[in-house]
Amino acid sequence: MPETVKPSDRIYCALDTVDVAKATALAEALKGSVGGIKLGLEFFCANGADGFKRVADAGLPIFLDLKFHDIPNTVAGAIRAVAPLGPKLFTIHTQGGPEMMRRAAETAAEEADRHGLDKPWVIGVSVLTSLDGSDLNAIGVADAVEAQVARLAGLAKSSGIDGLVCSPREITLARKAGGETFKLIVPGIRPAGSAAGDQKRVMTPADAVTAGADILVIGRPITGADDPAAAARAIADSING
Ligand SMILES: O=C(O)c1cc(=O)[nH]c(=O)n1[C@@H]1O[C@H](COP(=O)(O)O)[C@@H](O)[C@H]1O
Repeated sequence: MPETVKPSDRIYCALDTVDVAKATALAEALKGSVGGIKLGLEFFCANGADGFKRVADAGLPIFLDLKFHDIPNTVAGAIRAVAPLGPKLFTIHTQGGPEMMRRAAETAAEEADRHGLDKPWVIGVSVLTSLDGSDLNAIGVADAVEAQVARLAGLAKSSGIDGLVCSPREITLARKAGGETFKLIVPGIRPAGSAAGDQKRVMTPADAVTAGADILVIGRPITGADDPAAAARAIADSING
């Protein structure tokens, strides 16, 4: 992403709700104050493609975050199912392995072509921002978070996908593993003074952009504010400053 990107364009607001009317109203209210909207498992399990279309009608790019994690054939099928919706980017889990990531990249390109749409960015989730080193140890990963993210970033790049979801703390090493054009999508963002909640590896918006984040995924600090659009603008201003 070029350096001239407007700070607000880097902000994708996560609408983690089952309520279509609320999500649609937020998407309308946030137009001009954010670069896009993220719809995830909570929203999509409740509302499916119809809900996606209603939010997309607001006109903002959509990040469809369903974190596909299955065998290559099943992930390819899921991508064929969501491709006609035209998300700007969507997620798979890098832990699905290299063959699954290669199939995901190929399928996304083929389907975009077939539907006459721009090819979506296929983004691999690395180590969730709610996990720390002891959580990794509990699931049998002896390496530190940083080493595991670096390994998964390298694997994502060599498997031909477009970028990675990582915590702000791993931006520098993911950039090194993936290179300049690799998209870094970064949740775990907390403006100074906001509650971390369940996020364990967090950073401020300005520090994350300085470190090299392409897109900041921000949910509760915007959606929980009395005036979400004003909260988003304050975050964009803090990046500018
Ligand atoms: O893929 C994601 O977007 C994601 C990956 C990750 O490691 N951590 C993470 O928090 N997310 C998402 O980022 C959003 C963060 O929301 P807040 O914690 O409310 O800002 C949620 O929608 C999460 O699903």
